Amino acid sequence: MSEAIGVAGVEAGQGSITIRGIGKTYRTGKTNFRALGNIDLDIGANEFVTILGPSGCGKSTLLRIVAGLEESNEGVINVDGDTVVGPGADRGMVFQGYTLFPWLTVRQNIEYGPKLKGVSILDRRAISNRYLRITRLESFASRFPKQLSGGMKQRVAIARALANGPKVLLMDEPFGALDAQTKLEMQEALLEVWEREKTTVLFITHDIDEAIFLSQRIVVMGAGPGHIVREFPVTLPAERTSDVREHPDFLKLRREIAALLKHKEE
Ligand SMILES: Nc1ncnc2c1ncn2[C@@H]1O[C@H](COP(=O)(O)OP(=O)(O)OP(=O)(O)O)[C@@H](O)[C@H]1O
Repeated sequence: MSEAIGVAGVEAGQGSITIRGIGKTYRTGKTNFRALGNIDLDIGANEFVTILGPSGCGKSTLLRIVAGLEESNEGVINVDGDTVVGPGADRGMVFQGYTLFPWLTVRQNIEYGPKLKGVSILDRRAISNRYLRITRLESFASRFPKQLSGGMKQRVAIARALANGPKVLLMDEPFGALDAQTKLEMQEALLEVWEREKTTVLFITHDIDEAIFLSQRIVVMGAGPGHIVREFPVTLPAERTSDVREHPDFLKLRREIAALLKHKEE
């Protein structure tokens, strides 16, 4: 099997997202609340883009609309030219809360999606082996979620999302509940996975350092209604080890983004 093609068939060069004129108004009783207004964003195939912004500016709403879990009132989203009309196997989600099935082992959790799709036992085993290896969970395959640490559970959640062969990984503060050290380890693990799997990643976080360390591009949103304020390309070396956190460009970008967010929250 080619390294560029995953077990589930994701090819490099797939997973571009086009967001055009997206608006979302929530109706609660007799009042309307405009959460998002006229969002335009293009994300290239295999790109890693992070959204930062103050609490309540609509980051999760936008991600859920891309996932097809929520409908927009205006605009359209395409993934590789196909209009998003609901959830689909081309888009995998990883949330902050652990959404594993507690009654299934780690391996069974990873194989769950392929099993639903009717993938044979043999192929399912190949898929789970691959993602257990990539997420370094091989020795935990027979454990149940309650026997795992928070970081391990999130690794399983990532492995489970990847096992469906998504072109796009949508991640909503996936490491938000982890301790500082585990969070750093997970960030490095995610970059390794991203480099191997060639998926497009759209990631949400409140953590500026996490955004800079992971991304090729950072999109800052503001509220009232949710809109894009500014984009920052991250011009750090592609090989990111923890040393990159001391890089002058890293520190400069952190200062710029922090100043912008502070201004937005005032
Ligand atoms: N189902 C809903 N009904 C009504 N209002 C909602 C609903 N979901 C979200 N909102 C509102 O839409 C706005 C955007 O919410 P969203 O969760 O997308 O923000 P966020 O930027 O992800 O916030 P946080 O960083 O705190 O997670 C908020 O004001 C929120 O209260």
